[in-house]
Amino acid sequence: MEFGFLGLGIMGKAMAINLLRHGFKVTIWNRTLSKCDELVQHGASVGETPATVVKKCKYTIAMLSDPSAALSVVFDKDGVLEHINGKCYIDMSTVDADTSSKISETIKAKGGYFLEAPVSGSKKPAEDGQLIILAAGDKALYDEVLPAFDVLGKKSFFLGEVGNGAKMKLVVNVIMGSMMNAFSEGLTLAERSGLNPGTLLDVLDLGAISNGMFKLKGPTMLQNSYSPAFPLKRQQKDMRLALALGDENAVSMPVAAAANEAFKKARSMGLGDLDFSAVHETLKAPDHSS
Ligand SMILES: NC(=O)C1=CN([C@@H]2O[C@H](COP(=O)(O)OP(=O)(O)OC[C@H]3O[C@@H](n4cnc5c(N)ncnc54)[C@H](OP(=O)(O)O)[C@@H]3O)[C@@H](O)[C@H]2O)C=CC1
Ligand SMILES: O=CC(=O)O
Repeated sequence: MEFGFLGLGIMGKAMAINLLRHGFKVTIWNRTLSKCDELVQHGASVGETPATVVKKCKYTIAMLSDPSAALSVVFDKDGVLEHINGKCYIDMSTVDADTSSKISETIKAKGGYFLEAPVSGSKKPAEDGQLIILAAGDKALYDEVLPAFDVLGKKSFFLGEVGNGAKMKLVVNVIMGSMMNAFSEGLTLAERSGLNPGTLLDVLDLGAISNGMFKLKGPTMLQNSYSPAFPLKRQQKDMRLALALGDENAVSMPVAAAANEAFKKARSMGLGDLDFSAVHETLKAPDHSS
């Protein structure tokens, strides 16, 4: 099977390499062309534009930063739409349901096929083929691309109509962003009140609120080390989109709103390109208490 792949950031690069390792032919495109070089060494071909990739491949996957990037790659000059007639497009970026629906409707109107398939799981699960895939849209297309999803992920869900994948992903990430802030406050409180925060990690890990994120991020947060797996600016984008979903559905989300403010503060401190766990740094502002 041959796939096009648009977007070689942290996630896209790992996912495209996985496809190549498992024998898929992959034709890549990235806005910053130099990021294609490493994948060429793994056997990828390079397309000059999104349009040329779609023209060449029956199936094209996109893994792009945000709604504006997802729309630009489809609708702009030399974009996906130019050769979409009879072709299949799978957008795995995290976007809102409106963005995904707009892309879906336009692609279908031009004779193409569309599946949204955002993923849960970060850089390491992407490298290890252990993502959780949240697909929705064209069920026949979903069934056709399952061999690729089986390489990229440990489990795929088909969630029905376009928009449901985007919504599920945002719900998961708004919980994750809120949890990260609660965790960060707890680590800081432990430290400032004279406890060993490393011991707190051990205590948490043995109890009912033990989870993979605390386990993975706790030790690096205690070392003030925030090498980006999931960039903070992307987590804040997901909080923003999830809060908008809350607005639409009249769901009061005070915890998520407060967490979003903390991520915004972190961005204003210049931490947007670091891992989302760098929100921890917002609690380290000078202490003026007496
Ligand atoms: N990192 C993670 O842990 C996870 C991320 N996600 C989601 O996956 C998506 C990708 O995330 P990630 O790989 O971390 O992000 P990165 O910032 O590493 O990569 C973003 C990609 O989008 C491209 N891009 C940005 N703007 C445009 C544009 N206007 N036109 C064309 N291409 C553009 C970038 O190109 P260029 O190289 O030129 O900048 C790059 O290829 C996001 O939606 C994110 O929320 C989902 C699960 C986990
Ligand atoms: O979107 C991020 C993730 O870890 O999932």
